[in-house]
Amino acid sequence: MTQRSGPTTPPADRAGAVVQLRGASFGYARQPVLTGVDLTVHHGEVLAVRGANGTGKSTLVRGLLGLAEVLAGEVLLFGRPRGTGRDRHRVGYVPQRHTVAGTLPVTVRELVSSGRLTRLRTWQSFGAADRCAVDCALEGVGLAGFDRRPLAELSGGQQRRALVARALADDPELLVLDEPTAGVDAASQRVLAATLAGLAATGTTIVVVVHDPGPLAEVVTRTVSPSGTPAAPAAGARAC
Ligand SMILES: Nc1ncnc2c1ncn2[C@@H]1O[C@H](COP(=O)(O)OP(=O)(O)OP(=O)(O)O)[C@@H](O)[C@H]1O
Repeated sequence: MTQRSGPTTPPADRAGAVVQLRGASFGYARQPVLTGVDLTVHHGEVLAVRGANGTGKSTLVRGLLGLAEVLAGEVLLFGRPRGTGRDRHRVGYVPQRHTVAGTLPVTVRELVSSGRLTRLRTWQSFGAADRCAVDCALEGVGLAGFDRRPLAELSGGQQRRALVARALADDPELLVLDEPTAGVDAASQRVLAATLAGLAATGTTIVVVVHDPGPLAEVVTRTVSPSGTPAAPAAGARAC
């Protein structure tokens, strides 16, 4: 994965904060699920969000991506109010539920290639660099060789890995994953952990919702609850 810099993509904000939530409340249909969340995620951090079922882990990450309602407070991505659209290609997202994606009549390569769409004007402009990014992403989740297979013929865990590859293909600066290891076998979890470690080493900021971090614990640098407060670090995690 490449280190990103340059005039069109300033490195986060002046304080190195990629995500800043200040007194943020998130919810659905105007009903708050989380209130008063203060959380800053710095450039290069690998932040785990942990908590019991229904405590709002998915709502937190959906809120910072604009997929849950922001009912109060401030949400900044890369130092700017989220939602301007300019930073779309800088953020990769692997949602928790993948059942709809799994039924799409596409090949694995087509799904993963769609991750490059934020960078393309048209499909016709899909070029060698895009193909290379897709190959890298497939390799990163251990799905090299599966690229021509129909997505619907893959197992649930393999489909989940394909969705992770789709997010990786865009080479995002901020990668948000909602339970990427759920239903994924131990060997594939290790492959994913190694991939995320490689991304973190090149400066990618990662926010990951996990119940059981497993091998991801080695990659996580800080653990918080959905309210943004420190949570017990995962076993094996680096300094909190
Ligand atoms: N689309 C939605 N519309 C309305 N309420 C929702 C929606 N999604 C989640 N909720 C509610 O928000 C609360 C928090 O749900 P959320 O999925 O964020 O929790 P979670 O910690 O990720 O749970 P889990 O560990 O089970 O995945 C729950 O009470 C849930 O019912």
